[in-house]
Amino acid sequence: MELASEGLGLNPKRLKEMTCLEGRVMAGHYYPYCPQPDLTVGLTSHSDPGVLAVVLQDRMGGMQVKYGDGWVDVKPVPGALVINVGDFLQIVSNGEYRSVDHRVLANSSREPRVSIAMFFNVSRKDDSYGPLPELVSPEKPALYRQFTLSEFMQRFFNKRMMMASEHDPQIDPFD
Ligand SMILES: O=C(O)CCC(=O)C(=O)O
Ligand SMILES: [Fe+2]
Repeated sequence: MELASEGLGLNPKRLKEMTCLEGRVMAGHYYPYCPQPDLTVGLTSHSDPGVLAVVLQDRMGGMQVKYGDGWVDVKPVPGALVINVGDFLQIVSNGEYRSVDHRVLANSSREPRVSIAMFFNVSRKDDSYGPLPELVSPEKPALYRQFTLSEFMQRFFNKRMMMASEHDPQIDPFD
C-alpha cells in the first residue's frame, strides 16, 4: 500500500521504503446481542496505532468517531469500507493527517454485529522512523522525535505518542 503523497510533496522512493504491507494484520470482530447496552461498550474508545486501518462493517451500525466533544455515527453503507488514519501516519506526516478516536457501541439488536478490520503497519523493528523530512521546515518543526518500531509499540501500550516536546500537553493528544 502506498501512502497518499499527492499535495504533500513527498519523496515517492522514501515512501516505498516504508511499505506497510508486510506488517498487515487482519482482525474479525463479533459483537453479540447485549441486553443492557447502556451499561457497557462494544469496543472502547481508541485510535489505531498503525498507518491505516480498513474496516468492513455489516449493516448493524454501532461504530462512532470522535468529533469535537461528541461522537458521530459511522453509518453502514453497503459495499463501502471505512478507512481510519492511525497514530503512525499522524507521526510520519508530522500532524498533516490526524489519527481518529473511534469506538463501537454495545449491540442492542438481537442480531450479532460482525466487522473485519485490516491494519496496515510498518514491520521493520529496528529502522528509525519519524516525521518525513519533506514535511518538516522552520515554519513547521518536527512535532515528533525519531523512534524505532519496538519503542513505538511500547509507547502505544502506555498511550503516548513520540512527542518532540515530551511535556507539552498542548500538542500531546494522549496527555
Ligand atoms: O468493529 C469495528 O467497526 C471497529 C473495529 C476497530 O476499531 C478495531 O479493530 O480497531
Ligand atoms: Fe480501531
